[in-house]
Amino acid sequence: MSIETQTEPERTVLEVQDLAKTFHVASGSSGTRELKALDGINLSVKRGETLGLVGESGCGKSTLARTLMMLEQPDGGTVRFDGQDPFALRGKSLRAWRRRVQMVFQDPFASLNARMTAGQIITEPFATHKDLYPTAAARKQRLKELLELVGLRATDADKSPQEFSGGQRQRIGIARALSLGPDLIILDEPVSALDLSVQAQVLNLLNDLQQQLGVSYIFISHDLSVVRHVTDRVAVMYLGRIIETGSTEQVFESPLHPYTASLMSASPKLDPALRPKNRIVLQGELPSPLDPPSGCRFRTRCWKAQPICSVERPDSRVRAADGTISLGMPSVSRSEEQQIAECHFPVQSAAEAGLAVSA
Ligand SMILES: Nc1ncnc2c1ncn2[C@@H]1O[C@H](COP(=O)(O)OP(=O)(O)OP(=O)(O)O)[C@@H](O)[C@H]1O
Repeated sequence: MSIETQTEPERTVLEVQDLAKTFHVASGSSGTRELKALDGINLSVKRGETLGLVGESGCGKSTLARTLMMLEQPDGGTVRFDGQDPFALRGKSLRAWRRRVQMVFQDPFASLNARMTAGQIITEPFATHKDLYPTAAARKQRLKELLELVGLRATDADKSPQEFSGGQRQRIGIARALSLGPDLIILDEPVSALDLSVQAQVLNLLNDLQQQLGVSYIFISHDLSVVRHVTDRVAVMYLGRIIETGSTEQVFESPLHPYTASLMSASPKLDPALRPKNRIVLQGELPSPLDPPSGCRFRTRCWKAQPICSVERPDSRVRAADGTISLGMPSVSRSEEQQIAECHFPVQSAAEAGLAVSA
C-alpha cells in the first residue's frame, strides 16, 4: 500500500523507542503486581506506509495502540510524531496534535453511537477543532466530501447507524477517522467483524484512500492473510515486546525469529512451493505477563532454546539490504533496510523452520 511523493520521500511520521507501559494489577491480599504490557517497544512508520502489527491475544497490541492515541500514559521510552513528543504537548498544541492520529475500531456495530445520525458521527470531531471548519457551510461541504471519499451518498448523512450494513458502518467509522485530515490511522482489526466479500471492499477502500491522501496506517490483525495482502512492513509482538520487524515479504518468507516462523507456518500461501512442509505447532501455553520467563520471553515454547536463553535476553539482529545479519542494536532511526529480530538462534528460512518441528 505504500506511496511516495517527490516532496516528502520516506518521511518518518512515527518513531517509537523503548516504549514501556506497566499496569499494577490487584493480587489477593498481598497488594499489587506489575504487569509489563509494553516492555521496550521500538517501531517506526513512514508516510503513506502500512505497518502490520501481529501477535497472539494479550501480547500488548491494544495497549500499544491506546498509548499511541495518548489514552494511556507510558512509563518509559519515547514517542516522536514528526519529531514531536505528543506527551510533552499541552493546550492548543496538544489539541492540534490529536487530530493527526485517529483510530478505526473492530466492531462497527458497537463503535458508532446509535442515537446519532451518520452525519453527526462523522462531523462530531469538528466540535473540538472549530478552527478547521468554522462555518456551517464549510462543515456541510466537508461532510459531503467525506461521504464521497468512503463511497457513501450525501443522503446517507441523515440515516442512523442501524440503517446501514456492517461494511457501510465501517465506512462511516473510516470517514470519521478521516474527518480531521490525520497523518496516521490505527486500524484495530478493521475488517474482522465483516463478511469476506465485504472485507475485500473495505480493504480496497483503505488502499484507495492511502493512495489518494498519503495517510499512514498501523494495521492490527490476527488474520495473517489479510496482513500479508495489505501491509508494507510487519512488526511481530510477543509478551510486550516486538521480536521481529521486516518487510512483509521478508517476515512471511524468511522469518528470523522462531516465533515468527511458527506464526507464518500457519499462514495461507498462494504458491504451494512456498508453503513450509510442516506446520510448526508451538508447545505450551502463552506465559502469563504477570510472571514472564526470565531471559528470552519466548524460550518456554521455543524448540531452539538453549541454556543461555534463560539468563540473557538476546541482542537484536540487524538484517541489511544485502541480506547479511549482524549483531547489535541500531542506535537511532531504523531505516527501511534494517530489520530487527531478537533471537540467539534465528531461523534462516521458512523452509528450515518448517523442518524444525512438525505437526
Ligand atoms: N487497564 C489494564 N489493567 C491491567 N492490565 C491490563 C490493562 N489493559 C491491558 N492489560 C493487560 O495487558 C496485557 C496486554 O493486553 P492488550 O489488550 O494490549 O493485548 P492485545 O494483544 O491487544 O490482546 P487482544 O488481541 O486480545 O486484543 C494483557 O495481559 C492484559 O490483560
